[in-house]
Amino acid sequence: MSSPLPVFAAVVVAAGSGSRAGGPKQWRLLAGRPVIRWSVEALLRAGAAEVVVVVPSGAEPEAAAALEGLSGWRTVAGGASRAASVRNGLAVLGGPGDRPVLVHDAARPLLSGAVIDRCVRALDEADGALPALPVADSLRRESAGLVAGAVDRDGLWRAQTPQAFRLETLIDAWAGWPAGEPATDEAAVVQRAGGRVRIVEGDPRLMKLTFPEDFAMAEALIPRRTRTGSGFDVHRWGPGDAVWLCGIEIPHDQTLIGHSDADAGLHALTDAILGAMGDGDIGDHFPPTDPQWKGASSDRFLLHAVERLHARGGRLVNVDVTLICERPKVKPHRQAMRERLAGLLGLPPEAVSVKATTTEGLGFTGRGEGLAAQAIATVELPDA
Ligand SMILES: Nc1ccn([C@@H]2O[C@H](COP(=O)(O)OP(=O)(O)OP(=O)(O)O)[C@@H](O)[C@H]2O)c(=O)n1
Ligand SMILES: C[C@](O)(CO)[C@H](O)COP(=O)(O)O
Repeated sequence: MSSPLPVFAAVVVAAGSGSRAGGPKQWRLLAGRPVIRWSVEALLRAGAAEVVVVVPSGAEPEAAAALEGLSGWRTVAGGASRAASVRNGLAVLGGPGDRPVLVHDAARPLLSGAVIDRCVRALDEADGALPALPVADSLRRESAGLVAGAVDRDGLWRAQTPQAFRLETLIDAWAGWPAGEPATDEAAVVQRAGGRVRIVEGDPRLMKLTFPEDFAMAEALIPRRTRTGSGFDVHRWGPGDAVWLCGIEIPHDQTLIGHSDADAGLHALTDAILGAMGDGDIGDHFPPTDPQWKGASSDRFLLHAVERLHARGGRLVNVDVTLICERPKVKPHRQAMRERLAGLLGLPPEAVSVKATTTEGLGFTGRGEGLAAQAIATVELPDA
């Protein structure tokens, strides 16, 4: 087992305007969580004693909303460039001069504890640490749209963050940096000041969100676990001339009795989705004693469960509903039910199954006293 990490602090720069991404990206949701929250959580989880989050001037309320519920962080206003923002962050960091400090881009949300560990430990034998990945593609120089030559990729690395240094090393290196000269990152500044910056193994998931399409790529890189939930519901038959099943109104010589529209298919499905998330059941979210749900269309129960799933960064994979009744005949309505459910759930129809069975005249469904529905939902939830 490795020794505990020394006490370290972090500066997370999030004061950019995201011009290449089409707008500020630090507050955008990635798998249900604001981009900035991913890194701050990862740093706090790894044991950071203090995290200074550098945000655009006046954006403190956005930061407070994005980081709600976390403690151990504070904000400072950023500057006109990334370098200026880093320096503003360092200026408010406390602690002894030899304290390890990680400087990290909020735009690299998928930060693992393993990378943090490697960066901090590298300071045992270097003045700085830079996580990086070797360049895998061959490189070309271009001129006027034509290949002008090949560039030897040997010894070339793709630099990432967090970059680690001791506080005084970083402050001294910045102090010696020529005023007005643009700085790529802290590794460049410390190296120019004569420091030895160790390359440590980076992580492909630490990609920087730079362009709009990067968000979909980052979503795809998030590890997810698959969960399954089941739901079951029964409603009693009573006088009426139509019945709601799986979001479709079917003319019938009876109706299902319930506090809401009594759509047992949607109720079972709502419970299956809540069950897959471990998020209680439909009665917890919509108590039958609450008059506001009297006669309610059950679409909203289902949509509520789906919204809760999305808020956790989860996504539906497929659903399967079985209706158990002697009448009405479900088969003529199955395709319409699948399409309706697919529309409500945002799934392709092939990921939605609706089935029906009788109980051969047996039991309460067989005697025509009530209709039962059962459902299964499979979801994927972010691992971290
Ligand atoms: N004045 C700035 C500029 C950038 N950053 C931060 O530096 C990181 C890397 O910068 P980049 O990806 O270039 O972000 P933006 O500056 O927001 O994007 P763009 O260059 O497309 O405008 C981001 O976390 C960004 O918020 C910062 O804190 N202050
Ligand atoms: C610091 C950095 O993330 C290292 O790769 C990068 O240089 C910052 O982003 P930019 O796109 O170069 O502004």
